[in-house]
Formats: sequence, structure tokens, C-alpha cells
Amino acid sequence: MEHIETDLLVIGWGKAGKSLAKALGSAGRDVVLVEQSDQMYGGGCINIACVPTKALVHQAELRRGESPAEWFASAVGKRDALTDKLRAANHAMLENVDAVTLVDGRARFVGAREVEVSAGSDVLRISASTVVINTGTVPARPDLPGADGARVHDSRTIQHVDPLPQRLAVVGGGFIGMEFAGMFARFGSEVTLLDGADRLLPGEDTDVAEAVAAALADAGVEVIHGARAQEIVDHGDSVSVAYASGSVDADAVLLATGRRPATDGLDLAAAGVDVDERGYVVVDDQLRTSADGVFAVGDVNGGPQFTYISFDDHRIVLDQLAGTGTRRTTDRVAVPTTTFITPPLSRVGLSETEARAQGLDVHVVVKPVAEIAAMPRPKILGETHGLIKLVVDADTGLLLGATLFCVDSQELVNLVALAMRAGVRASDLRDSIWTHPSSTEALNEVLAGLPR
Ligand SMILES: Cc1cc2nc3c(=O)[nH]c(=O)nc-3n(C[C@H](O)[C@H](O)[C@H](O)COP(=O)(O)OP(=O)(O)OC[C@H]3O[C@@H](n4cnc5c(N)ncnc54)[C@H](O)[C@@H]3O)c2cc1C
Ligand SMILES: NC(=O)c1ccc[n+]([C@@H]2O[C@H](COP(=O)([O-])OP(=O)(O)OC[C@H]3O[C@@H](n4cnc5c(N)ncnc54)[C@H](O)[C@@H]3O)[C@@H](O)[C@H]2O)c1
Repeated sequence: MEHIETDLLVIGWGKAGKSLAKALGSAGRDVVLVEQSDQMYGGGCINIACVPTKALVHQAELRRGESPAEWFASAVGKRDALTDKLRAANHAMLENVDAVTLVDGRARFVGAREVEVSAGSDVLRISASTVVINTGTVPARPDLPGADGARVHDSRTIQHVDPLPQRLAVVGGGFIGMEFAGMFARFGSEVTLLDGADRLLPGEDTDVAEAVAAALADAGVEVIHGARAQEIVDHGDSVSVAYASGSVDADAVLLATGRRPATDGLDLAAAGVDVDERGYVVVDDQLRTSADGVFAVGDVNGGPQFTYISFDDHRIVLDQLAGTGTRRTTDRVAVPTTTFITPPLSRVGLSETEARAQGLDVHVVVKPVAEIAAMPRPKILGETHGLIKLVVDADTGLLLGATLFCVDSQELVNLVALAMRAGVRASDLRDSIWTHPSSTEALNEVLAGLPR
């Protein structure tokens, strides 16, 4: 059996792993990166997750005319062309670094910092001074009768559903459920979203959840709350999803009920790597596992599941391998999120409910987007759903949090997050000069509601 020894072994081509491989390989350190699928070069984000789904959301928003199925098929073609291009670019990016060796196959630990990689009948043994586990997550199929039926999809397979389902039942009202529900409604499917909770976005303020529900309803999504799916029945030419108080008929079902760590067959125990009760690799605030010299980065370590968090994970590990060794996950402040419904829902910091629950003295300013006179951009784009809400510390005048449910919010939230990190006062954002017509200029008007 061939045996390779290397400085750094990366298992899985996730965002953190590829960034580490590029940085250390370019600095001349020997790196081996193992990826199990040639369809996943570059990792989940560019192949099956963030980028292709947002390409589909965009195509859905552009849809005009009377042939939903044709539009969808063409959108999927554009999606595939984009991912093919990105996958090739990602492969080239690492292939062109002399010190990086790319290995196709599935890795399995056989000892401390030692793996075997199988690709067909070939087996390769790799030992490394440092190992980085970056294997990501996979959909967590709920334990429901009928969940493995032919008409039942996860977030990956639904992107190639053929034909476009006339009726789609989406199970789960989290990030994936809401994004796909909104997208398929815009493609022309009749969408029913079943969610186990009493209302959408149970962690958000009521006015925000109501605004999101209104936008989804206007897009044609029917949301049924308190509907925890119990059984899926395939009727041959259709499918139904049963919950405690009823059932919904559909042509296809999307299960969007969360994800689980991709550690099957990795034999983490052989490396002395501990996992928690959900199977995620246990790490400290510098992403070190229980095994010396083994790190876990990205979704598999149980942290927030976002590409930019995986990217920041790479910075923390890189800092230990080639820097000062001081960077930690606890350094993260004001980390924003965006759910790509239409318009996008972006959040950073505390909600009003969270701030008040902490006993903070706050000023809250909020305005429906349609009523923000000094922000014509949503009217220009013809998308005036949503609201903008900011929570400000009454004592310091500093921003504590923001909910931006409006066009361009995936950009605007980054500016607000930076302001929070840099200690910029809300009044400075209110009094700043912003370009026109932009979405940023909403800050002039919405923050004008603060007491002077
Ligand atoms: C539908 C969807 C939409 C999303 N949209 C967004 C978004 O808009 N914005 C955002 O920030 N995040 C989004 N996310 C989350 C985001 O995709 C992940 O947080 C991100 O990809 C981080 O991944 P990672 O670094 O953990 O590794 P991944 O990108 O998951 O890569 C892990 C790699 O490891 C490989 N692998 C697994 N096991 C082995 C093994 N034993 N041997 C070899 N290789 C192995 C896998 O094939 C895979 O290529 C979305 C997720 C989904 C599912
Ligand atoms: N825009 C983005 O950044 C983005 C987009 C997609 C995914 N992601 C990441 O991927 C992760 C996984 O997304 P997800 O949507 O699968 O998980 P999630 O945890 O966000 O949501 C799962 C939802 O399913 C519901 N649920 C669970 N079992 C159910 C059942 N039997 N019947 C009805 N409802 C049920 C839960 O109440 C919850 O609302 C997210 O947490 C996020 O980190 C990010």
C-alpha cells in the first residue's frame, strides 16, 4: 500500500480546508487534500448549497411568461453551467499549487493523524503532522415512514427535480425550507410549507415574523403552523404528507428539517477525536479536537453552519499553524445572517425581544419598507415587502442589533455589522451621507426616529 507523509492533511474540500490548503501550500508546506467526490471539488457551497440555490432564487425572481416548467428547466441549466465553471476553477486553484496533492477518495482514520483513503480498489495511507477535518454536513432525514420515497427530496436532489412539481410540500420552516418555498412559488409551483413551530421564525420578533409570513403569502406560499410531519405516503402519481391535524397532497416533497455531521465511516474514534451527543466533533475555541494536532473546521464542528464561518475557521487554524496562535471563535462579534427569501431577510445582533429580555434600556426604531420615503430603491425594483428595524442602546447610542428585511439587505447588513464591531454610533449612521438611490440611505430616515 502506498504511504504518503505530509505536513497538513485536509479531509474534505470545504471552505476552510481549501483556504488552508491554498495558503499553506502556497507558502511551500506539503499539503494533501482528500475529497470523496469529483462532483464536490470546491465543497458544498459552490456545488449544492449557497451559490446554486441563490442562482435559482435569482432565476425564479426573473420569471415572466406562461411556461413555468420550461423556465425552471432553463434555470437549472444555467445553475449547472455555473457550478461546472466554479468547480473547475476551484480544482485549478489547488492543482496549480506545487506543494498541494489532491487525492480522490474517501478518508477513514486508522490512527492518530493517520488515514486510509479508498478509491475503488485502490487504498492509500496518509500520515500528517496536522490533520484538518472539514467534511461538512448532510441532510438529516427525519425518521418518518415514507421519508425515502421516490417523490421525496432533500435540498440537493430538489434542485434537479424533473419536471417542476405543480404542487410542492416543504417540510421544515428554517433557512432551507423558507428559501426553497419562496423560490419554488416564484417558479410557479403551488407550495405548502409545513412547520412544526407555532409560527415562522420563533426566535424573531413578532412583527418581523409577520412581515416574513406576509411576503411568503404574497408569493403564493401557504404556511401551516404546528404541522410536524408524521408520515409520507406515496400514491404512485402523487404523494401526501400527514401531520397531527391534517394532511397535504403534493407532487413532490422537500424535507428541510436540519442537517447532521458528515462523519459516517470516518472512524473518528481511531484518531481519538471526541464527538458530542449529536455527533458533531467537539472543539475548543481554537478548533482543536480532543486529539493532538487534529482540528475540525466548518459545519462538522457544530458551530454556525455558514460558509463565512467556515472561512473564519480557516483563519483561526492558519493563525496557529503560521501566525501568532491567538485568534479564537470567541473573538467573533456581530456575525450577520441572511435568509435568501424575496426580499432577503438579514439579521445581526440582538432582536428587540432579546434586548428587552436582557433588561437593556433600548430605543427601537422600525419602519415598513413601503413607507420609507427616502429609500426609492425597493420601488425601483418593484419589491416593497419588508421592514427595517434597529435596536439601539439608550445609554450609549450604540447599535445592539438590526433586522433588515428588504432588497439588498444581504449587503446592507454587512455595513451595519461593521458599524457594530467598530463602535459606530447609531446617530452617525443616521447622519451619514449615502449614495442615492441605494438601500443604505434608509438608515437616514429610519434612524431619524431616535430621540435627539
Ligand atoms: C441548500 C443549502 C443552502 C445554503 N446556503 C447558504 C448560504 O446562502 N450562505 C451560507 O453562508 N451558507 C449556506 N449554507 C451552508 C453552507 O453551505 C455551509 O455552511 C458551508 O458549505 C460550509 O461547509 P464546510 O466548510 O463545513 O464543508 P463542505 O462545503 O460541506 O465540504 C465538505 C466536503 O467534504 C467531503 N467529504 C465528506 N466526508 C468525506 C470523507 N470521509 N473523505 C473525503 N471527503 C469527504 C464532501 O464531499 C464535501 O465536499 C447552505 C447549505 C445548504 C445545504
Ligand atoms: N442563507 C443561508 O445562510 C443558509 C441557507 C440554507 C441553509 N443554511 C444553513 O443550513 C442549516 C440547515 O438548514 P435547515 O433549514 O435544514 O435547518 P434549520 O435547523 O434551519 O430548520 C429546520 C426546521 O425544520 C423544522 N422541523 C424539524 N422536523 C420537522 C418535522 N418533522 N415536521 C415539520 N417541521 C420540522 C424545525 O422546526 C425547523 O424550523 C441552517 O441552520 C443554516 O445554518 C444557511
